[in-house]
Amino acid sequence: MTEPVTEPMTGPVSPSVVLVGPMGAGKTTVGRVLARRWGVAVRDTDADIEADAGKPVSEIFVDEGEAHFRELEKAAVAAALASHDGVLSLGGGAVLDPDTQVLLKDHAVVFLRVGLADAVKRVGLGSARPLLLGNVRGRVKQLLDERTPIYEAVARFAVETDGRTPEQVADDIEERLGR
Ligand SMILES: Nc1ncnc2c1ncn2[C@@H]1O[C@H](COP(=O)(O)OP(=O)(O)OP(=O)(O)O)[C@@H](O)[C@H]1O
Ligand SMILES: O=C(O)C1=C[C@@H](O)[C@@H](O)[C@H](O)C1
Ligand SMILES: [Mg+2]
Repeated sequence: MTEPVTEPMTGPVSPSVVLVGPMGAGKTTVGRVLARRWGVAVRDTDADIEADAGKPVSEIFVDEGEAHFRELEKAAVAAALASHDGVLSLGGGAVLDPDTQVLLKDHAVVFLRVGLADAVKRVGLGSARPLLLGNVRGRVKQLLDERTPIYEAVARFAVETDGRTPEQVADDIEERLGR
């Protein structure tokens, strides 16, 4: 007699939370705090792209250009949404892609809000963020103005980060998620 074959029960995999927001909002930092608290893995699409390409985002912008980076980003976000079940932080511009916007509708997306002054303080003057080169304050303002409506549209809710520590931001997210 042959034993019946039983398949393991596997449900669809989905991140517990997806963090979006501008550069300096704290997506990477707050993502790490939440993942540590919940005992889950954290994933960051900028880091995934850098690992695959074998170089920093800033070098991809210089060598291949922003349009190529956005293609890599779109694929990295789709892969992470489909396969990661911990905390997921997206690059600041990932929400610009219309297909990504559609995918995000099925996820617990949280917008980390940051104002101009705190964003500028946090990103500093380093060269790791290629879109800010030249005029950090002016570029941050432009990106905040252009993208805030998109972050608001894709997110289930927003949390304020100005003047608050990453731990306080994480507290707010837990409260809003009921965790
Ligand atoms: N709530 C906060 N208060 C003060 N500093 C913060 C806060 N959140 C993050 N930071 C600091 O700001 C800097 C940027 O944070 P982080 O890299 O997490 O931002 P990000 O949203 O992931 O940016 P990017 O889109 O460029 O990846 C880091 O030095 C971090 O330590
Ligand atoms: O806001 C953006 O467009 C970016 C944010 C970073 O996370 C990186 O993905 C890259 O520097 C571009
Ligand atoms: Mg980040």
